[in-house]
Amino acid sequence: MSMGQEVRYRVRGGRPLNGTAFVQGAKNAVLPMIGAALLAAKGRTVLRNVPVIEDVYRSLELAEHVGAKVEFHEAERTVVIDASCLNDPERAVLPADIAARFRGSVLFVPALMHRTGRARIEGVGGCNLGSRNLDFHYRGFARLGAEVTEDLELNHINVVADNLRGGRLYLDTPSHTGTENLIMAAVLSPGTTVIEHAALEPEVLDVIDFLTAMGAKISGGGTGLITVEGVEELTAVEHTIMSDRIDAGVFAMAVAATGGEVSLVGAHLDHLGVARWKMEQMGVEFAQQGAVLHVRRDPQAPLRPINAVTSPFPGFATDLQSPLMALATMAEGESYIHEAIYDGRFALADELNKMGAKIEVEGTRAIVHGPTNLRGTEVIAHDLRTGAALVLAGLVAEGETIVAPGYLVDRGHAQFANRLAALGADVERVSAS
Ligand SMILES: CC(=O)N[C@H]1[C@@H](OP(=O)(O)OP(=O)(O)OC[C@H]2O[C@@H](n3ccc(=O)[nH]c3=O)[C@H](O)[C@@H]2O)O[C@H](CO)[C@@H](O)[C@@H]1O
Ligand SMILES: C=C(OP(=O)(O)O)C(=O)O
Repeated sequence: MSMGQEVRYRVRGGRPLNGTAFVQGAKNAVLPMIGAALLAAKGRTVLRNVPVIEDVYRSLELAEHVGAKVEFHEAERTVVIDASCLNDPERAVLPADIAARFRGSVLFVPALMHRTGRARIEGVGGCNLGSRNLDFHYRGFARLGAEVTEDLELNHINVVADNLRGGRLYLDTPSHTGTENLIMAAVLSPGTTVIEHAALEPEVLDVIDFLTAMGAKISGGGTGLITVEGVEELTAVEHTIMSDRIDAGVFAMAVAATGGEVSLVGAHLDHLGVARWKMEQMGVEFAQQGAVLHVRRDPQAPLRPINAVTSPFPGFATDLQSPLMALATMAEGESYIHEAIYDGRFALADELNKMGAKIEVEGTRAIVHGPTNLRGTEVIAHDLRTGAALVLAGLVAEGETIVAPGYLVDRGHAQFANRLAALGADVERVSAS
């Protein structure tokens, strides 16, 4: 897979979507699980249903960098990790050239603390969505006995963890990776850890299931109050990653945009939370049959406008806010979107406006005046979901839409163009030389 900025998505609008699409394994579950696999001192971890996305490549590069042996059997969507050699503090470094390319790099810190007593982070990346602190993580590690210092000159974080033990922790807001990271820091720390105001996202529960299979003692997942009893060791196990609810939501919104009827294999309505109700209010019909979610939108019926406020699960997922904004440009009337998680997640508005949308942004609130007839042009993917949303906009726009850099879409959606094309869309992922 190509890594540079030269990858672009080319979309020609006007085709309905029909058929069957497979939902990938969840990016936001596999990344913490790769970090968690490094907690096992013996044996080989086998992760199944791993999405073939750039963030997984980056995560596996980091795992190798710190001393694990890694195999990615892409055709089988299976990763095998042997972390038995991970015991060299000299290698407990997350270098900027890999770590700064994705957010999930911070999820390596607990394993490095437990296995080597050290961790140095030379930069943590992720989508550029405004301020994204990691203070809940570092404060939590410190409360468990780690020494966390910041080298302001080099912009490095150094963690020394010779004597971790259970403690009473809290999160100011129910941070998704914050919860996973504090659980992972606690599982091998002697004594009891209590985490208040923990996240409820389905991926957090999948990570808890994985750690529990490894031998961890965790209770209260999904209640907001998590208790961890430290154990002495964890064993390597096999685990199948849950399906990606954001990928499912993006495909459902693609159907909402173009009209048509699509079966999403692996999608679960329960995992969509409030996004399900918002799409229904806009005119999407859902029917769950076992592990298949049928999504239908009558191309003749107008899309209705929507009000949405992003919030932690089961609220409207912030990662679906961008595709929702693209959809709102097509709705008959005024939509209102309040981004309550991030203070800089509206870069999409200007790009959609370049395509003919009428979106006004004031701080973290946006008003989308629909309906507008979008026109294809060259637009910028400022982050992963902006990229996906612009591809969706391109599916209904007149003429050709070019979305770049494609790398950002490839960070989180596997075979995005091919899966849309299989439903009838005119989308290509092209590598310019
Ligand atoms: C790899 C991964 O799982 N990414 C997801 C995860 O990101 P991530 O786990 O980074 O998101 P958080 O839930 O931690 O962040 C939510 C908010 O809390 C703030 N905050 C967070 C931690 C901290 O120590 N201090 C702090 O102030 C952030 O700046 C942000 O404004 O959840 C987000 C919210 O559902 C999703 O958009 C991301 O796709
Ligand atoms: C914000 C996202 O990811 P990350 O936290 O990895 O930047 C996302 O998945 O939309």
